[in-house]
Amino acid sequence: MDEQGGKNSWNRPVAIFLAVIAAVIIIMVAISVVQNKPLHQKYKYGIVLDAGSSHTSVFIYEWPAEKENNTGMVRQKHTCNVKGKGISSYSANPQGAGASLYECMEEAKQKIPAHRHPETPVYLGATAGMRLLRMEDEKASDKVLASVAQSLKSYPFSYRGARIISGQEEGAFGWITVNYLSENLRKPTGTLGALDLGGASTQITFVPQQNIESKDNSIDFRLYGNDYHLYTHSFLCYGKDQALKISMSKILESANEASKTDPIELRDPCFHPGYNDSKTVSSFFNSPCVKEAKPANENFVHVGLGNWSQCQQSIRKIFNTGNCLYTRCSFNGVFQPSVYGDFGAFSAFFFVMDFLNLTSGTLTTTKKKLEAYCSTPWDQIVKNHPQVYKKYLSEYCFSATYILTLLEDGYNFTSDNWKDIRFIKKIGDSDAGWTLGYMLNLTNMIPAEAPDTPLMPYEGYVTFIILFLLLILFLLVLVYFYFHRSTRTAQKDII
Ligand SMILES: Nc1ncnc2c1ncn2[C@@H]1O[C@H](COP(=O)(O)OP(=O)(O)O)[C@@H](O)[C@H]1O
Ligand SMILES: [Ca+2]
Repeated sequence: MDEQGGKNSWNRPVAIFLAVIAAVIIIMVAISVVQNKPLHQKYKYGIVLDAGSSHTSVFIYEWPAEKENNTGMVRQKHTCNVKGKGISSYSANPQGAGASLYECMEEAKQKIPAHRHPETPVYLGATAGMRLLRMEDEKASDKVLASVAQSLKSYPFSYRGARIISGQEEGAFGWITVNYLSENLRKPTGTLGALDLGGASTQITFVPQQNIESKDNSIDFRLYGNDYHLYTHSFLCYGKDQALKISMSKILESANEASKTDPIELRDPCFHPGYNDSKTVSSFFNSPCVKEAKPANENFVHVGLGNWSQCQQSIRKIFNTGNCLYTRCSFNGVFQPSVYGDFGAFSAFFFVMDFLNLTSGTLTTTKKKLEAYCSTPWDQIVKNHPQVYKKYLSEYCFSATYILTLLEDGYNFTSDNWKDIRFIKKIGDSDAGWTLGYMLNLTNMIPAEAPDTPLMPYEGYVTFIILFLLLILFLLVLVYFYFHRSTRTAQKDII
């Protein structure tokens, strides 16, 4: 009896004690696991309106509420294209600019949960179309901006301003967008240059290997603890719509001098053979980018010739490659270091090259294909693409020739580094463009210094806790057997 009693008096309290410790640990761990579980993912939202020269797009971004400062966390939730032309086309009717945003802003109200509306920032940035309007008529551009501002303030979001962004901002924020989305910013690996082609301006931005000789072209950022020294330039009037106007006005001027016919015939190598359309002179001489004297005749006939090499010759005339006061220039006396690294070419660079299936291939094969496309008769082109908007369709030969000339003769890309240009529309779910970078900057979502090591994700945390629990149980079992054995040994010794 004594022996039994001796064994029990050792084992039972130890077992009860260990059981209580195990129970307490399990309860504590269970509470901690439940408490740390993200209840249900909370999102925050931001809205940016890209008021471009040809049209306005509304971008809605979303990101997990607790992870604002991590790279790659913000994604595009929705886009809406505002009906009609860009806001600069409302110069004679400024109220129309604000009213045009109605449908897309109503859509934004539906897409973003109502309880988030008051804290959702909304920004409008206007680009080259408004820069040109401001040059021509500052009062009119102020009225258009006031009209869109008034419209945006009438929505339940947090209005943060409507302004014309500078060419440098447009270039730099495009660069931030593509590098944020490619998750290049927190790694020591290289960055992606950004090439943006709009209707009224075009931007080139990259980290050069050479010194930046003009301070207007240099922008510095400190992002996630890394310093970036960027080269950027925006060419106003070198978007594809303004470039077409300049090119046509030059041909028209010489046609006008030579021709005795009325209306004048504008024989254009950049349009397809068989293309023949009556146009008005005012529709081309209506921009501060066009410097040629306006012909007296109001009407002209636009006749296509479909000759790619002549087209390139006529486009070259709009790039002035003399007069460089630096060690190297792109064109019009603008400093540019040699292009370096990979580039993402987006917006109209993508639309045009994608339409023509020219997004891959060498520079030589690209030129060959384009030559064949430009010489295809217009009726054949229309037959092949019955769905495509005729204005775009008629201009693809010009636009692609312009793109090749800008990249090769303007920016000095060569057949060797042509492959470094990637024509892209999106990275992941989000469009490449300046809007995301603009919002990340204004909401301070890219910190200058790298955030502390991110918290362990919930799944990792649960695994860690389970392993910890197993270890504790294993130790308890060991302790139990240790006492069990020592009690038995003690009993044997007594016997
Ligand atoms: N599907 C398409 N095919 C060809 N061009 C397009 C297409 N969609 C948009 N574009 C062109 O892309 C350009 C966009 O420029 P935009 O952003 O409005 O001007 P900017 O950036 O100069 O202010 C315009 O020239 C427009 O015509
Ligand atoms: Ca644009």
